[in-house]
Amino acid sequence: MSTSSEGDADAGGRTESQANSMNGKMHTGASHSRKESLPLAPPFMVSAPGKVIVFGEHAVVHGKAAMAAAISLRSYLLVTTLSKSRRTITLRFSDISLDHTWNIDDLPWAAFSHPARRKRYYDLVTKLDPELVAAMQPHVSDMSPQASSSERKIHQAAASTFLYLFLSLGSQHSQPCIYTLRSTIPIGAGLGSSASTTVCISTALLLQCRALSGPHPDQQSEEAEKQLERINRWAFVGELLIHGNPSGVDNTVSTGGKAVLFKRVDYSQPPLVKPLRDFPELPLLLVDTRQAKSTAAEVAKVAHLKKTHSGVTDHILNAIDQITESAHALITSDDFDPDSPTSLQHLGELMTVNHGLLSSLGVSHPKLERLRYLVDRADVGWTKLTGAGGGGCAITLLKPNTSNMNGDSTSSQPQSSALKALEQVLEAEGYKKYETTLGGDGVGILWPAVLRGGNGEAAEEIDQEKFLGADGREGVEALVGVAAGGEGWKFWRP
Ligand SMILES: Nc1ncnc2c1ncn2[C@@H]1O[C@H](COP(=O)(O)OP(=O)(O)O)[C@@H](O)[C@H]1O
Ligand SMILES: C[C@@](O)(CCOP(=O)(O)O)CC(=O)O
Repeated sequence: MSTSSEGDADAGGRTESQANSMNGKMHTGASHSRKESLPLAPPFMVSAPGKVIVFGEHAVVHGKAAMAAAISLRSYLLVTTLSKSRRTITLRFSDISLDHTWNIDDLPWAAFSHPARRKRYYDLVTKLDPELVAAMQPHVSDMSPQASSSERKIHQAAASTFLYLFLSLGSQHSQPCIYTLRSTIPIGAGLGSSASTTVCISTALLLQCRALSGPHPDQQSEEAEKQLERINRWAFVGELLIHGNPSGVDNTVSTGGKAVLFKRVDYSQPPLVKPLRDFPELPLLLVDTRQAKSTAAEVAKVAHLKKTHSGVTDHILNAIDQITESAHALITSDDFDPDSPTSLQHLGELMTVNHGLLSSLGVSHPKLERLRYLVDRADVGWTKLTGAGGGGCAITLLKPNTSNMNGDSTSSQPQSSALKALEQVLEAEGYKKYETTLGGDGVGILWPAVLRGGNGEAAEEIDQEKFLGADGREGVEALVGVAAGGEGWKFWRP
């Protein structure tokens, strides 16, 4: 932020007219003398991507490097403002069948606004305040009474993330709203679905409390970076509620997009993030085992191993670190060519060893091992699990001449018969292939929630009914998708 001081007034450093238009010509936050007759803020949307960890998952939790890239699968959050008289906040997270409403006045504002505990949007928040978590607990523990216990756990994790951020960044005078979330990222599959939702929530709430400026085309790179850092910090807080001990790599990639080398040695300090500007277009196959897993449980397994077999576990984590650094040196060297068999083989072998080490940490799964066996048997590439493991997804770096992995018949390069046959086997055995591209944009906003198609097509307003009515992932992508190329989405681009 380059303009206003980090005080209470226009926290985002926007001009008066920008701030007014963001809030539907109304002041929020510090100004409580709003006139009821003024128009409501128009609905707006935010969107953030999932990610793949190419090298270094788990080791990254213990201070080692990881290499990760944004994917084109994304979450989308629509924010609809209600009239001030409603005094409610509603979450409609339809992918997890969560529909919950809180009365704003019933929420534990006294705890969150206590001078000793109150956090400002610009604070470097690196941990949760246990007393605030306890104060919030009664407001999530009674939700979804009809749901199964596993479903209720998912609801409570998502709702806690929202509520902690809402209570930290908002006030009793916050605008009543409905927050409607849909995602094209499979949940709990190692592709950072939780981080992408927390980045959306953090961005929406920071926008609403005017702690963000832009994105706009003439924004200085330094200012854009500051906005992204703010979003990322609060998203990390949200991740703490879902995962317990996240490294922060997922929310960092989801916020900034592209690809990065990430390391966090000291958890009280921001991580070291090295953007990988010319991240190569790697021919990757992304396959979901459809085996549910819990990131928190897999991370806890490694922590347990580190405690009980510290010497050997440290060696494994150091070896993963060396693999990540070696892969980084390889892809950033002038000699690296993603079309060259030698370059791909070198990178692929590093992936194979990385998977073996993850497996020795106990975070693989029979379905991941079966997948690896099937890919090896078809001799089409090198495979490793991605994300927390214990199920979820694996990535395969495809050998040259196996490409056109999307099976696009219009491509000049036909898909190899070995890959086609493999895909049939995978489908028959219940695996699911995802098509995605790596290294796209990070968090973006669509304000107001109106999309203009290409070729001068008429503008389309996105309201709740349309958004909730979109048919599956494809429907969401077609309606609001960043990747579908609708005009209107804007991104902070440092
Ligand atoms: N589409 C979604 N809607 C609501 N909450 C979501 C969504 N996707 C993920 N989440 C939240 O993130 C949690 C899954 O996180 P996690 O197990 O780490 O999976 P992943 O590996 O995909 O990040 C869910 O329990 C839920 O709280
Ligand atoms: C295992 C880990 O390295 C990645 C977890 O990714 P995911 O939640 O499975 O998408 C944990 C972390 O970095 O916080």
